[in-house]
Amino acid sequence: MVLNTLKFDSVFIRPKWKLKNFGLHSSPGILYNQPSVLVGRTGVASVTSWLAPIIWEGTFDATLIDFIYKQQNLTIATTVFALGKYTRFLKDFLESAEQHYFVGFRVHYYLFTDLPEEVPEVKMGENHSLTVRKVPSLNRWQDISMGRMEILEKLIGNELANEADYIFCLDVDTKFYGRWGVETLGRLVGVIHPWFFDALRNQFTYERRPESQAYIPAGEGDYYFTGAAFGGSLEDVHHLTKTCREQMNIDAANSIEAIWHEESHLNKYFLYNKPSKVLSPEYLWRDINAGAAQIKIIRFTHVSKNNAEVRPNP
Ligand SMILES: CC(=O)N[C@H]1[C@@H](OP(=O)(O)OP(=O)(O)OC[C@H]2O[C@@H](n3ccc(=O)[nH]c3=O)[C@H](O)[C@@H]2O)O[C@H](CO)[C@H](O)[C@@H]1O
Ligand SMILES: [Mn+2]
Repeated sequence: MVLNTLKFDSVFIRPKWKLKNFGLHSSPGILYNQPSVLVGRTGVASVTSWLAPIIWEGTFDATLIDFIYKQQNLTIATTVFALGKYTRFLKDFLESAEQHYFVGFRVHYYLFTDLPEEVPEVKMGENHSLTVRKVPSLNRWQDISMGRMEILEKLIGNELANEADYIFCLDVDTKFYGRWGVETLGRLVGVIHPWFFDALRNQFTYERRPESQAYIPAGEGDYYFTGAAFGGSLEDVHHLTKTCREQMNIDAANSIEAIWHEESHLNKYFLYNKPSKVLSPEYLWRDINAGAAQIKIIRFTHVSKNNAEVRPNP
């Protein structure tokens, strides 16, 4: 009897988050370059082996997709954490986002910090807004980085249901230099780590100890994803953050911490819950001064920082 009730609840529970689906409508008179089934972006793969698009410059038409998504009246929640000395990155992060990030679309930033008084005044563009949330300070940068999963899980679960359609979760020690727009929207979106886009799977820094919940055996793996940017629908990102939080709790109870913290758990999650869209390293590059033949545009990049100076612990 009890079992039946449980089963009923878990099978028939109604989703709390509704992803709008209006289809991909265009209109007479919208002019854009003719797409081709023969000619596309060369030199890179633009689709995964499970048929998810990989987004590079040259794979989409910004005019067309902006028009299509404009009609959907979407809100993109965007989270960023700045604790301790990382508040120094906020000005560049926010100012550059206002130049390049979902310009013309509704964006709600949720900024988590232990130092609200250090949040700079940045003028928000039309339909962009910022909410600052105070969170407790932590002594280890690893705990700050990993703790994001639980805070995101709660934010989505408790607050975003009627507030947003999609969410992106971004590192703050970063800066935008080019467009990040509706081409990035999807159910579950991962971003390729800029140091591993051309590496073999056995060179990926996955967690290799079977004792950790983030363990990935040799011979498995698709890509190596960054922990500094991920997103998708509220439902999918809630499940992702909840799963990573649970797996990290099990690790903590077993006195083990995955080699790259929540990034290791994120990679395990993406291996068995394939992203529906993959963003190329244009969407999180190493440094504005670094280059690679495949990177035609740097949209979003880490900024160089002195880890020993900005982090609360080594
Ligand atoms: C090059 C490199 O080594 N990259 C790894 C390192 O990224 P990062 O060196 O990019 O980690 P990070 O120091 O940027 O920390 C991640 C984020 O946590 C927040 N934060 C962190 C510390 C702090 O005192 N205050 C604060 O607000 C902030 O939003 C920051 O952007 O660690 C990550 C988490 O394990 C991943 O494993 C990355 O692959
Ligand atoms: Mn970072």
